[in-house]
Amino acid sequence: MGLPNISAPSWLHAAQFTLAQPGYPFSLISLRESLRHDIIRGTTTTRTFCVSASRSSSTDVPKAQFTDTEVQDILTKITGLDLKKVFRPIRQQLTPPKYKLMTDTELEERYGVIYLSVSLTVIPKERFIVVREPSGTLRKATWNERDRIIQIYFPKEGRKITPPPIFKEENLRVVFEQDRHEDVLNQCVAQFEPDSAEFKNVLMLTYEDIEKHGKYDLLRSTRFFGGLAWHLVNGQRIDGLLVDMLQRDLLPDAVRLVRLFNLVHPQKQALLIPFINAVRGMSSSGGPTPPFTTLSVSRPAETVTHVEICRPEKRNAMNKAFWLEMVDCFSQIAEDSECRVVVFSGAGKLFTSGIDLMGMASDILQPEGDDTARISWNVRRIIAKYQETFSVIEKCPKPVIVAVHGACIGGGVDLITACDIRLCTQDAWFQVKEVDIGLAADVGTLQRLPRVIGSRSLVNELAFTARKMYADEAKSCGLVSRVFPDKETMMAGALEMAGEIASKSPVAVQGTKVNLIYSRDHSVPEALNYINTWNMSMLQTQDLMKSAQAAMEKKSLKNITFSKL
Ligand SMILES: CC/C=C\C=C\CC(=O)SCCNC(=O)CCNC(=O)[C@H](O)C(C)(C)COP(=O)(O)OP(=O)(O)OC[C@H]1O[C@@H](n2cnc3c(N)ncnc32)[C@H](O)[C@@H]1OP(=O)(O)O
Repeated sequence: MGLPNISAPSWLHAAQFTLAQPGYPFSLISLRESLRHDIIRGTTTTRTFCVSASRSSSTDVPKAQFTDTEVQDILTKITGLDLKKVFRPIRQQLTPPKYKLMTDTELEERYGVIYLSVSLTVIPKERFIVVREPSGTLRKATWNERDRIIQIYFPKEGRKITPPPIFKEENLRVVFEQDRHEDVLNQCVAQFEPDSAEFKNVLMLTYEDIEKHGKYDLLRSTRFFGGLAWHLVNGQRIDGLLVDMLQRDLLPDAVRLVRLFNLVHPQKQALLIPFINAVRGMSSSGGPTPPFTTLSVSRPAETVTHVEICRPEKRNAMNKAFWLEMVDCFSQIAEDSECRVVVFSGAGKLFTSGIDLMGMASDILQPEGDDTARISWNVRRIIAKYQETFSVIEKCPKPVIVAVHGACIGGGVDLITACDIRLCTQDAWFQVKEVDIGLAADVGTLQRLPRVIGSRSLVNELAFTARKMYADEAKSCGLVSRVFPDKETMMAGALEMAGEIASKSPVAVQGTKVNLIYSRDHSVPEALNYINTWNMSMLQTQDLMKSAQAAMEKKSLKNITFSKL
């Protein structure tokens, strides 16, 4: 293996020096490279990098990794760039290194003598180091020995053989009181290997002190901010940082942070509801709520979720983000056991102007692919994704009440036909607009509208002519079940209805939704068979006993408390 045999005194002599300034080229990029390196090599080293998240093994939804492009992009963006901070003068003066020579006797007395072999590979992690003990036993160097030996043969600027006393916990406390967290971290990256236990410990103590005292701003616009955010996201403790961002008017960063949480904890999205509500409460704009940019989510009552499409200045046109965020949002709601009913509405002047005509261009009008087959395949995949945007409403077992005011155009009709209850204002109008823009509606209207309104003739007329249908006709044909004089009374009515539904057994209500949708798409015998199997287990709910008992005792059913589902 070509290990050079070097006698102890020479390396120990060389070891007695001190280097003064840190200058280790460390950054998010080098962290990423370090991780990438480990991943590519599939290393089985016992030292693992402290901030890497593991892929989820127990679920189908993969957890984001530190190295993922979107994660890196979020961390870079939320770090910010404060040029005054970046170019501020350094605090310490540079001093030349000091060297201290020792005699062989001094060395032997102080350290004993060991012999070692070091391979000359250029990658420190791959360097092979063997220690020969005075007894003659050969063994692999421990991590501590490795670090020291590597530092002696391949010294790094700023790194001392014996870690400076600043890293002792009692000294760190003093330095933290002086708000010198960045200095500590700078020294830490110079002193330790990024995957060493000492490195992780100092990093963790520093981040924890920042978190404890809410001093996030000390690391903002430094190479350590991304690491801090990643640490907090992994520990599921982003609330402090989130509030800090909002207090500093950094709403886009707050949105990104929650998005990051979402990526790292795809199974724990319900944990976001308090954050989302907090953000909404603090956001003066009343705009979209993190992690969304087109949706605003709130909890008007403990068991009712209100989702609002929120691009009023663009008449709630459905842009790319919307198509994706709906899926995220309704998947979260489906999993959120606190939520029993959803109310959906539009912000601003009207409900929605349908698909965003400006944003449509890229993936629908210019699909990618090398030949017709591949282009077509891609288009098929894209349409399926768009369809999912509204199918998630149907798949969510909680009833969804949609409240329409003003215009409901194109994609808007696709959306509302996937909802369970439709309400509108007197000024509402509905338009199956697709033929006007040269396409056959493909995300739900042609499939669901005929099942919503009885008359196929009317459906055909609306779809072929793209004429507007106003509130009264919508009510008479059964598209909506109630018409309100204005948006305010409609929203009050929608929330009252939601409260009424939410007060009932969620086992009964959600089972009802699932079975209504099933029976819409199947024959009566098939649907009867389905509910039979469904109720084999659901009839065993304690909700049934509670309700039956209250009815027998002539008590109001409203007073029964049903536990969450
Ligand atoms: C895979 C395919 C999936 C789904 C397909 C769905 C098909 C459809 O949805 S078809 C329907 C497409 N929509 C339309 O044709 C409606 C176009 N908009 C309008 O007719 C009007 O804007 C209005 C809705 C009647 C509202 O009029 P008004 O209140 O006077 O507002 P404007 O000044 O016209 O608009 C304000 C602002 O919003 C922008 N905007 C409106 N609609 C859209 C839209 N659909 N896409 C993109 N942008 C829209 C409009 O451009 C204005 O923006 P400024 O920047 O202020 O100019």
